[in-house]
Amino acid sequence: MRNKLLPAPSFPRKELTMPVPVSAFDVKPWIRPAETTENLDWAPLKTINLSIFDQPGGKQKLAEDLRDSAKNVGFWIVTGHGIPDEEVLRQLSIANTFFNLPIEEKRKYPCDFSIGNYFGYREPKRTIGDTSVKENMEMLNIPKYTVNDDYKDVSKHDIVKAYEEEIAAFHRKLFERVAAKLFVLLAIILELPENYLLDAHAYDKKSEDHLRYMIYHPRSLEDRKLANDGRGGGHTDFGSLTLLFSQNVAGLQIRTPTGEWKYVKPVTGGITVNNADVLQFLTKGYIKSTIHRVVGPPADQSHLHRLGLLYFVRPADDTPIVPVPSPVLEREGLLTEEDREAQQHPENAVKGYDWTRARVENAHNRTKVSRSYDDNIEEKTFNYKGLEVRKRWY
Ligand SMILES: O=C(O)CCC(=O)C(=O)O
Ligand SMILES: [Fe+2]
Repeated sequence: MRNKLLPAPSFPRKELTMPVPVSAFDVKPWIRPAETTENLDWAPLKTINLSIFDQPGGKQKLAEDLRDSAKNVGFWIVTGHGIPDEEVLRQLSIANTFFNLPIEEKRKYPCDFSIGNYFGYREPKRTIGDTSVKENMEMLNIPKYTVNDDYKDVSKHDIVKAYEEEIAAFHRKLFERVAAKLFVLLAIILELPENYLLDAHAYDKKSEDHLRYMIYHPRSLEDRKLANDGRGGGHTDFGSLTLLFSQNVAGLQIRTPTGEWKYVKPVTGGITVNNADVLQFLTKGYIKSTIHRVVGPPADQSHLHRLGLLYFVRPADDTPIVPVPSPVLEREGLLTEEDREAQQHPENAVKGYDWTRARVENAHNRTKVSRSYDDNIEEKTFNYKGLEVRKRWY
C-alpha cells in the first residue's frame, strides 16, 4: 500500500497554463478581527499537538490523548500541524476577494443540490422558515486535486483558476498534515491497522471532500430574533471529519450531552476538528458525531463578517459504510449479528458517494431553510437505506 503520509506529489495538471491572469483579481491581505472580550461559556476542548506524531511513541501517546474527545466530546483542537499561518491567511484573503465579487460572477457555478452536489457556490437566497429573513451565509466548496485530476471537469470560478496552484497545494497539505494523521490516531484508538481509516478516505481516491470558503454576514438584532438565532437547532456534519481554522468571531457552539450549548474558543494557530456522521456509522457510535450550530456573534463582534476556512472530509466514493472490524467495538458489545453479516458482504452496503449525495440533497434541495426551535414542518430524522441520523434537536 502506498504510504499516504509521504510528501505530496505536485499538482498534476501539466497543461495548467493559468488561463486567468492573477492580476485580474485584487487579493488584498485579509486580517483577522480581534477576539471577543466577552466572557462566554466556552467548551473545555482538548488540544492535540501533532508535532510529536513522528517521534517514537508519539502516535500512541496522541491516540491516548484523543480517545476521550473522539469518543465522548466529538470536538477537539489540533495544533503543531505545521501549516504556516501565512498560508492560512492567504487562503482567507482569496476567500474574502471571492465573496466581494459581483453576485453575477459568484453565481456562475452554483452547487447543484438537486443531485446532492455540494461543489461550487452556495448563494444565500433561501428564506428562514416562513419569515422574510434570508440566510446570511454563503460559501464556495472546492473539490480535491487528486493525482488523477478526477475533478478537472468541475467548473471553477476564474478566481479559483487564477490561484489554482496555490489552492491545490493547500488543499492537499491540509489533508495530509491534519486529516491523514487523525485517521491514523483514530485507527490506533480502535485497534485497527494504522492505515485502515486513511485508506477509506485517501486523498487520491475520489470523494466528495472539499475545501470551503465561508462567510456569515452581520444581521440586525431584529432579524436574529425572527430567525430564532440562538434557540435550539443544530446539526451534525455529513461526512467523516470536519476541520475548521480557528475562528476569532465567536459563534460556533457545541451541544453537550446534558443539552447545554458551549462556545468554541479560538486558539491561535489551531484547527477545530469534529467527527461527523460517517465515523459514527463506521464505529457503531463509539466515535461520536457531535451536534453543533453557529449563532450570531456577541455584541462587540456583531458588526463583523465572519469569514471561515474549512475542510470537509467525506468517505471515499467506493467506501462501503459498514462497521469496522475493531476489537474495541467487539469488547464494547457494539456489534450485532446484522453488523457481522454486513462486514462479510460489503458489496451490498451503501457506498460513501451515495450516502453523501443523498444527505446533501435531503438537507439542501429546498427553497426554505428551517427556522430553528419551533419549526415542526421538517422531519426530525433522515434515513437512507438504514443509515439514520437525527436532524433536529429541540
Ligand atoms: O462556521 C462554522 O464555524 C461551522 C460551520 C458548520 O458547522 C458547517 O458548515 O457544517
Ligand atoms: Fe457543521
